[in-house]
Amino acid sequence: MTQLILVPTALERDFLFGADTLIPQASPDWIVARIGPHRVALCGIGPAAAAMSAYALAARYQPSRIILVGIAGVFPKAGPQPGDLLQVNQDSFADLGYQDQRAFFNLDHMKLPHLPQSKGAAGCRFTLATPFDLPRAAAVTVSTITSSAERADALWQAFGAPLENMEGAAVALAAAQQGIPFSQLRAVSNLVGPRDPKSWLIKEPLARLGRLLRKTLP
Ligand SMILES: O=C(O)c1cccc(C(=O)CC[C@H]2O[C@@H](n3cnc4c(=O)[nH]cnc43)[C@H](O)[C@@H]2O)c1
Repeated sequence: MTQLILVPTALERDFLFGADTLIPQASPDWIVARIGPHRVALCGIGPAAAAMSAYALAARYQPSRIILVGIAGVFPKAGPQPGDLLQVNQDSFADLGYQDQRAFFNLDHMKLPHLPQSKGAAGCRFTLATPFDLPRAAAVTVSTITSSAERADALWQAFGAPLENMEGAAVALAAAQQGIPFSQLRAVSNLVGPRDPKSWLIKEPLARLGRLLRKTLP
């Protein structure tokens, strides 16, 4: 069965999958590579671009599964380290709601419907399929990369999810609306907190993740 592999950026795609997988000229439908029968597309950075891309591509191709693959940050107290590869078992929108002086409250807590016309799951937290031979970890999805120790601590206290990313819950929402199973694989590139881009591990962990994925896909 044909699966749809979504990658946020071309840089990640290049590190994940070698040149032999690339389609020479990006087609108008954003399919940029093929791995056997499976399609690889760039979904963009952040929840808006990722939800839009995932929904449109899933509606068009009706894949048997959507797999989101990319880098993510890890909260310092969580355990996993930069360079680790993880599959996400749960992802939550972590800044969709309101924040008062004490805590963050999401739309579910506010009893506000995220997508009022929804048939599938459309809350703020999603359970993902985890069929890969990788350790499992929960994630939060944000629109703004956390770049202070205080904010990192607040998110860790509120969610206790090891990973931070910018697309996971949004693709989960789109996949649920299409009734398509969804998995997410992340290579940990950095510690969540004060920005230090020079220390980020991107190329080698993604290459390892790409090899694992190519070996695992039917
Ligand atoms: O600030 C920089 O110089 C810089 C260098 C390379 C990449 C970035 C990104 O912001 C990539 C965002 C992209 O990667 C995911 N990601 C990776 N780490 C985190 C994180 O700590 N918090 C949230 N998202 C992260 C994210 O899913 C985006 O797709 C910046």
